[in-house]
Amino acid sequence: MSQYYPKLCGLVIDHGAQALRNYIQNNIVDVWIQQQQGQQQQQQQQPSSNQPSQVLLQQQQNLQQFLQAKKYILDQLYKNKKLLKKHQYDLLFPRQQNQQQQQQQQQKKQQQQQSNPNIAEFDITLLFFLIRQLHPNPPFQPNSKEWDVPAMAKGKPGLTADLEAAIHIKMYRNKFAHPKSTDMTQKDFEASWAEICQHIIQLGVPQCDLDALKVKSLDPALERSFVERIITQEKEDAEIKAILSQILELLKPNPFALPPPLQTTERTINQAAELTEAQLHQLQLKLASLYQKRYSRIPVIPFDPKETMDIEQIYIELRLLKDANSTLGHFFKPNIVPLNSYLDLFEIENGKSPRRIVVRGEPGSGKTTLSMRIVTHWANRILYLYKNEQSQCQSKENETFKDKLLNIFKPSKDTPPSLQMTSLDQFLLILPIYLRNVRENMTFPEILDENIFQEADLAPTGITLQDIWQFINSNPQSVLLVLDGYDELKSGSNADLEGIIQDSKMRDMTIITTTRNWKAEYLADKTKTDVHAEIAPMSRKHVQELTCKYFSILATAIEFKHGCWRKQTFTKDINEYASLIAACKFLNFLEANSMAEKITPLTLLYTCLLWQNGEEIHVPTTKAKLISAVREYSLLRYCEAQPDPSKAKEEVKKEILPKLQKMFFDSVLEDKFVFSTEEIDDERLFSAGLITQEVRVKPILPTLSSGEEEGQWGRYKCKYYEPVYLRTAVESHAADYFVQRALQNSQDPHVQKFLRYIKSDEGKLRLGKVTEFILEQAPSLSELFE
Ligand SMILES: Nc1ncnc2c1ncn2[C@@H]1O[C@H](COP(=O)(O)OP(=O)(O)OP(=O)(O)O)[C@@H](O)[C@H]1O
Repeated sequence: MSQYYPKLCGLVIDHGAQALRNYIQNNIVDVWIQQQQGQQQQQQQQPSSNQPSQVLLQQQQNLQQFLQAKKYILDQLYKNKKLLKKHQYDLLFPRQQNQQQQQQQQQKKQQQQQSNPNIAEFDITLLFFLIRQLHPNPPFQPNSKEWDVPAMAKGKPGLTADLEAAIHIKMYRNKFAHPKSTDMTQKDFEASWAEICQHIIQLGVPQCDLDALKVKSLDPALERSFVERIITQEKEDAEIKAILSQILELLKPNPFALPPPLQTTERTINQAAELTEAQLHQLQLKLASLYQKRYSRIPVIPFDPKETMDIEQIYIELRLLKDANSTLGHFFKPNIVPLNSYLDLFEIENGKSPRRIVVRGEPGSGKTTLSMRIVTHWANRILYLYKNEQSQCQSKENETFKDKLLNIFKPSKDTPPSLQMTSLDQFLLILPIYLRNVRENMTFPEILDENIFQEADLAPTGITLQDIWQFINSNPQSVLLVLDGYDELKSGSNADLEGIIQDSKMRDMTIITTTRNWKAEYLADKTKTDVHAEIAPMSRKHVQELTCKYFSILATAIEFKHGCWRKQTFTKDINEYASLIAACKFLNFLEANSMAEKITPLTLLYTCLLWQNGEEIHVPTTKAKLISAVREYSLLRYCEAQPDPSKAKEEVKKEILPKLQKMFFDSVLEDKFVFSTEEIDDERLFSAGLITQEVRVKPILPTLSSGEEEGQWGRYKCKYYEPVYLRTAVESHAADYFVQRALQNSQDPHVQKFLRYIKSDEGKLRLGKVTEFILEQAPSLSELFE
């Protein structure tokens, strides 16, 4: 074999690699550094020096800074998608390896130098991977064929001569890994040599370096090493490509354009900085703390925000049934697959992560609770990892706060199972939105700001909405949007959000949307969903499990045998014994009234509540009556806690309740929770614990409500409240209001308005629950609905 083939391999593998290093340094790293400096308004000028060693050091530091800023992407590519191998990742972030050694040496300056990644050690595979994944203005998507085939890339808009040269170099590396023959004539060698050199020189490698190799006589070991390196590197690339092809979807750029900057924020979108990893972690922590505060407790009694239960303790895993065929038109096919857990909703199937997930369910079946669980699961894990890492970090000296933050995501051996890695870990951010709270005609960033970020205390971090928005747009595949209550989003009120839900915008972001059944079919018709699942009715085992939680006993302590619930264990503890007996009696009551199989988590909670606080004989067995009874019970509790309970009862009956019911009636009709502060003394409702935290006040122009009937809130200044109420209870109040008025006068304008609303298809469905409650309470009113 002549030396021609190994020499060409050497030319590509050594000098070609150097050319790619130059490309990265000049076109990716330096461009990013300049952008950063621009954003900081030149506050931190780079020290300029012409000394080669200084320039080299500066380049190394820039590279390290750049890689640190992109670490969250590289971490994803390494940990979740396995596109980077460990030895490659270690080359990018070598600090961990050297840490012990560094601490021993305790020479800070030296430590920093050692911690810089050394680009000279990056081979063509790694270099080209970085170009492909981290290019600031890529002319093609990371998975496009153009990166591999120069002929396809040629002439594409945005392709520069330098990038074209880089693509050629990589192509030669692949070509020489599979040579048709290693023998070549001098003429062929010269032609290939000249062509390759042209691309390498284009990227700034001096001609003299190439000439030196050309005239050099290679010893056999070097020849072998050139050939071996080229083959190994190409093989590694081929493996990556195989994985890459499985996750094409994940890497598509996001077509959703940046919105115009919001007036409330100081910086414009153009000035939005990319989040550094430390900032990303700060953001995650802020959000995780907010979510824990907001969503880790679920209400026990409606209208009493103080009565809550810890979701971790009370949550039971309900059965989710996934439609095996989720395409349009097959929605109700009884082709279903039970899932083991909600985490399975996010599992990759056929090499694709689901991007649009819909969970449907009956009222009170646990949709909101499921979305709270997903959000708190993520938040708990972030907080746990952070706390864990922080305590580990405390022992390390010489480490900055930033360094500590950078290490958060190393799960340790002691991580409890509930906090171990799950399919949720693919999401760097989770953004929950309760659709009932979304006001009309807002852009998506405004919705995020109003519903999440305003309360997340981001000011001390310096992170702006624009920064987050930029992050979401650059990493849509790492963001999970949790949208609860699609049936509560008024149709046509929010084009931006509907566009996202219906998959025409932000296609690469994962969205899980929950909805009552009646709106699920509509959603299935409108959207290209990947997963449709339904919360199945509770099984006898679920009823047992949840009941045992309410009675504070172990589920294994009782059993269903010969058609009857009995205690299974013996205890000497008198209280425990009493609870065992009570739980069995309660479950037998459900069985006797045929409730056990049609009960929802909500009605089970209510039944249990009334059972534990009163005479079992009085526990109603129909849904409407049950809910009314709980409402009465909760008001009674409020009155009894007042200094003069009988006066309070009088006040509730005469003043508060009528207003409250009118407010809820309007809320269900208008599909939003708004009321006029001129109609209702909200201070009193607050002090009665009947409404919770005020979120905003909005004046509504009289023109907006022209044509509306007397008493419409649209004429006044309106207040929006955080509706923590359980919707079914609100619907039950609304039904009471209707029944009272309709029994007095069927021509009452409010009654007529309700009847008009339910003539439309949507009204019929949306107000279906209220209608059901009305007819259950007053069957004589059924003729009004005919
Ligand atoms: N998985 C669960 N584990 C324990 N309790 C649950 C669970 N799901 C629901 N519950 C109980 O049932 C109540 C009602 O559930 P939730 O509000 O989630 O229902 P929903 O389906 O969202 O109802 P709606 O359609 O009326 O909004 C919760 O407040 C909680 O007490």
